[in-house]
Amino acid sequence: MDLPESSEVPQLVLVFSGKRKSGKDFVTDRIQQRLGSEVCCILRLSGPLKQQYAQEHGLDLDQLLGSGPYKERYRADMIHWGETRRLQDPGFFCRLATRGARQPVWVVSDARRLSDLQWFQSKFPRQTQCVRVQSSEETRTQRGWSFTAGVDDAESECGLDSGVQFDWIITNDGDAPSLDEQLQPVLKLAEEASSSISRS
Ligand SMILES: Nc1ncnc2c1ncn2[C@@H]1O[C@H](COP(=O)(O)OP(=O)(O)O)[C@@H](O)[C@H]1O
Ligand SMILES: C[C@@](O)(CCOP(=O)(O)OP(=O)(O)O)CC(=O)O
Repeated sequence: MDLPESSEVPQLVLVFSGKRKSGKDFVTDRIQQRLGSEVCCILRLSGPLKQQYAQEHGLDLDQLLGSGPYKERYRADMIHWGETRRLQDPGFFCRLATRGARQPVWVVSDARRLSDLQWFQSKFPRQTQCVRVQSSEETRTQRGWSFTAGVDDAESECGLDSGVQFDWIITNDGDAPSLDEQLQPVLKLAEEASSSISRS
């Protein structure tokens, strides 16, 4: 049975995707700072993935969760391992990542595949909104990105490049209109969603 318990039903689910170093963590952290952690939780699908992968392979979870070279060393194999798991059960990591989330606003920071989006859309059709974070290759390079074959051309990075109607697109380049300005309508939606439960 994979339906969440009633206390786990969110008012708004913002599902973020974007390329490596587009700024998904930066933007989703900013949203949480604005809304507060009582109202908004950040859920990472890669969290339970890394946990299980580390356990099965005897690896250092903290380093896999960090942003250093250790994670990059294992990335291609983790992608492959995660894909095998998702093929058996497409909602596997989504269910684990959302387990126990109690806040009214869920921010999922790292959707990568259509199956990730479809899981949220089917469980929470009214609440789910898809958000894309985009940055130019130049900006991503300044942030430390460089093209890696087997990673940047794989489904993990390209699975949501087409076929998705995004509700919001946030441009996170140095010369983009300020992030706060772009996030304004999303934050408003989140504030309305969370105030609707404090009124009920
Ligand atoms: N708007 C921004 N202003 C300043 N630094 C940023 C901005 N967006 C992202 N960064 C920085 O760029 C790096 C990559 O961002 P991150 O959020 O980790 O990307 P992703 O999660 O998409 O891989 C981080 O060091 C982050 O702090
Ligand atoms: C195996 C992964 O889950 C690794 C993801 O790790 P992070 O979410 O830390 O990645 P970036 O923010 O892109 O650096 C990718 C996947 O295909 O599931």
